[in-house]
Amino acid sequence: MSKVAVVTGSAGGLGKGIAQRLAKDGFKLVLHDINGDMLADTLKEFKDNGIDAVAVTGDVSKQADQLNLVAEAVKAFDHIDVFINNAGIDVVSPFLEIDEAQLNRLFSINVNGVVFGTQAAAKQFMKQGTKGKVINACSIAGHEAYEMLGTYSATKHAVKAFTHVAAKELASEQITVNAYCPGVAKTSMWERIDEAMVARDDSMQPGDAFKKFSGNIALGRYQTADDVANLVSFLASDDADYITGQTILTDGGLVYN
Ligand SMILES: NC(=O)c1ccc[n+]([C@@H]2O[C@H](COP(=O)([O-])OP(=O)(O)OC[C@H]3O[C@@H](n4cnc5c(N)ncnc54)[C@H](O)[C@@H]3O)[C@@H](O)[C@H]2O)c1
Ligand SMILES: CC(=O)[C@H](C)O
Repeated sequence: MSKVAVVTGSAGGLGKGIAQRLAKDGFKLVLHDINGDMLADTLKEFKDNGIDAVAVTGDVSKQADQLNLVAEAVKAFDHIDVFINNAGIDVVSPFLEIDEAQLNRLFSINVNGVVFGTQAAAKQFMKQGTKGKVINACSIAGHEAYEMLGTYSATKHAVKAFTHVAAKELASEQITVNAYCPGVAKTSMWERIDEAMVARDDSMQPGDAFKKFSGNIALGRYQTADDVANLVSFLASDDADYITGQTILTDGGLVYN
């Protein structure tokens, strides 16, 4: 029986790359995103490439949407094996300037979204009576803290802590919970971060913030979605059955801890 993976925020960026890799690994895919149009295009692309996939539109910050996502996945494929809490957003701002609405939105997607996704997946794994894997998107910003990304960093530190505790609470059910912590990948998230950082510094040109961050990578190049998917593929595989509660850096040599 084919395994089934759910990937939130998979219409584009790292989530799409992860979904493509898991399809190559033999998984059936449940794609998910808040952006319905982009999601429809991605589903078509997957299907045109012969991948067995369905798409569910939703907002990870809404508990009901996450329950619906799992229900739709089970309706389509009968069960789930892996749930990837990938969706996340950025805010670029000195913390002194961040307002209540921005902060609430950031935490509700990056933190509440991971909690609600893990709840929905764990309840389904327990109902199935099977093992299961939850894999969360953390970041180098969950291990380090970066100016202008301080509140984003706070959400990723929260994801790290939650990954530890969810792993402890779910271990007796044979459900593992781990996280991948990417470095600097060229997705639309980094296009937005670069634009926002450059807009605040007259001495910078478009692309300079991305260059500055990626210029420190020991392996000498920025990250691709495939680099991230390589780690997630392992964490989603049976080879990772004995690994839980880990937040693993994949950053080409940027943060060492
Ligand atoms: N790009 C990087 O360098 C980098 C580095 C470290 C960690 N990350 C993390 O990896 C994850 C993916 O990042 P990315 O670079 O692909 O971002 P991205 O912005 O390129 O893509 C994120 C996707 O999530 C979707 N999304 C946003 N809010 C959503 C919501 N509320 N519900 C459902 N879907 C939603 C977006 O529509 C988009 O398709 C994020 O959690 C991010 O914090 C990215
Ligand atoms: C966006 C992100 O998490 C790092 C800082 O590149």
